[in-house]
Amino acid sequence: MNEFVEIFNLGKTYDTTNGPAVIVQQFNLKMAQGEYVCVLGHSGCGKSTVLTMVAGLNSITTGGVVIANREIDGPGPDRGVVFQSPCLMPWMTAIDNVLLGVDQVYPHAKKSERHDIAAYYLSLVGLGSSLHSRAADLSQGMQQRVGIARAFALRPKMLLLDEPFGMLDSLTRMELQEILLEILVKDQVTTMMITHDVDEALFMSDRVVMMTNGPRARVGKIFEVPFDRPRVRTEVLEHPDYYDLRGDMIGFLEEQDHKKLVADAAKREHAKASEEQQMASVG
Ligand SMILES: Nc1ncnc2c1ncn2[C@@H]1O[C@H](COP(=O)(O)OP(=O)(O)OP(=O)(O)O)[C@@H](O)[C@H]1O
Repeated sequence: MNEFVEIFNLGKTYDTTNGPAVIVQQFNLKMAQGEYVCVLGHSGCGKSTVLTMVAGLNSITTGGVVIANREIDGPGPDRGVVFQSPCLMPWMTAIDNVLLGVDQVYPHAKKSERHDIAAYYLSLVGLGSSLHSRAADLSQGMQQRVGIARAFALRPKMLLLDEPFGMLDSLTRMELQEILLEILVKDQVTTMMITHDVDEALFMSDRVVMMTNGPRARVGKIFEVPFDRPRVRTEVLEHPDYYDLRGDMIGFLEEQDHKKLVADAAKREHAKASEEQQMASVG
């Protein structure tokens, strides 16, 4: 594989009131340029922790991330990030929200050129006629479109998406998935997306990275997604491998659930045994 992104031995330990908590440990992943990878795993396993470390928004405890031959050290315009909620400036218009980033990344471009970049990406996400609407007056779906346009307008080398469609109704979600794929294929942007939705992962990505349950979460399994691009939803759903892959992914998640149940039971047994031992020594 022609590696464009290398995440090596990535680890994160948070300081908590109960002492250090190792959330992610030895997370390793390589991505080719233009590849679309989805990260899936149980709630709380550490997906956002990995993504925010790659974004440079969360300090790295161990290991590192190399993008286009440069090890990252904090956030940068080479990475665009979209969260579940777009966090726009509500009193500013759609285009001014996009220009906030564009002005920073292209400070030497003419004002009209910066305007054209912002307007172009807003029109790609279907907001060509709402450039001057205040963010506060836009629906949730429209606000998320602004968030996506804002990330793309910076022309990042890598796009990091943390459940970008999580708060949207299913029709808007499907429409935005298709718009996003169209732009990504055109711009060849390397993308990492977190999702809880197995079907979304299968529709969007080239590979699906399954994380183990935390603590010490890491890459548990990687599924190759064999569907041709450009993707047509009905064709993907009718592909002979679709339901087998889907079943294997759900099987992995169920296996993690089972392991957690066993580990929790062992922990309870251990706590009970030490309590009994203490009682016996007191008695
Ligand atoms: N700043 C922090 N300090 C201490 N613990 C944290 C901090 N941020 C996250 N955690 C813990 O790290 C674990 C992983 O959190 P993270 O948000 O990365 O998981 P996730 O897989 O993205 O979850 P979800 O799918 O629910 O969004 C959780 O147990 C969380 O409580």
